[in-house]
Amino acid sequence: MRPDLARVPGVLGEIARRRALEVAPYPLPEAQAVPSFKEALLRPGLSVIAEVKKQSPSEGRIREVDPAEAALAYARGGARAISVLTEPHRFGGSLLDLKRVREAVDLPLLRKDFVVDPFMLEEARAFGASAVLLIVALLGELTGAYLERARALGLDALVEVHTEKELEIALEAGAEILGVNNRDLATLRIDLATAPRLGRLARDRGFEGVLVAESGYARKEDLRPLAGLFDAVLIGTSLMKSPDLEGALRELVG
Ligand SMILES: O=C(O)c1ccccc1NCC(=O)[C@H](O)[C@H](O)COP(=O)(O)O
Repeated sequence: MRPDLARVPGVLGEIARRRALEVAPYPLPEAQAVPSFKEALLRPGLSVIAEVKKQSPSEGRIREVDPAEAALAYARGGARAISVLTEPHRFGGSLLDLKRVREAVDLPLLRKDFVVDPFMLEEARAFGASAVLLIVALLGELTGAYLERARALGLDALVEVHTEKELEIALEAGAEILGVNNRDLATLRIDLATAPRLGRLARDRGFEGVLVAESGYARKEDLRPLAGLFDAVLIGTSLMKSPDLEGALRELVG
């Protein structure tokens, strides 16, 4: 059950094809109980998923950081969940980062990676994630099958879309947590109008689940168009660039 990655353009396709070559199942540690990602995002107000992100294709090196210390600062700053990038080549992440963050904080964790094989879901659960990212641009019509597999493992899934067509696939697949990414993952361009536009469309189509806006948020005023429409926002780069992670998070959402 692997997606056809030859059809995926740009940086996203490059990263995903490399990831697919690296998957080689091995015995995993037993999964422990984890807090609910979905419930954390449904608490009143706009929930923040704060991301541990050391580097990225769009920014290059962002910050040399101890993932556990960053997560503790985010927890003190009011994050409701933490996203940990585990892709090693372009984001400098690892499963060890996920494990260290799991040991440091009680918050639900999102494994942020380019899931292209079901074994990556099992890994996520074994290393302490409460949720995984499923990117519709990668998984296409297999999104529903990955969603089902994730649920069977006790994982929530953040199903990520960037276009109307991807939104249709996500809704059809039965997504309960829908992420709208302002970053076009093929060109890396950010357009903050994408999340409100597709978020509204999702609600118009009857989506009653959790809505998450993703990418490009740096200032308090950027969050205003999300009020009353989105349940949560995922923020990485702008927080990571601040010398004071806790203060930056408080200032953004306080
Ligand atoms: O961040 C990138 O450059 C990137 C490039 C290619 C694929 C994915 C990429 N980012 C993943 C994300 O969606 C973000 O890490 C996340 O939404 C946080 O965004 P930001 O606050 O802009 O760091």
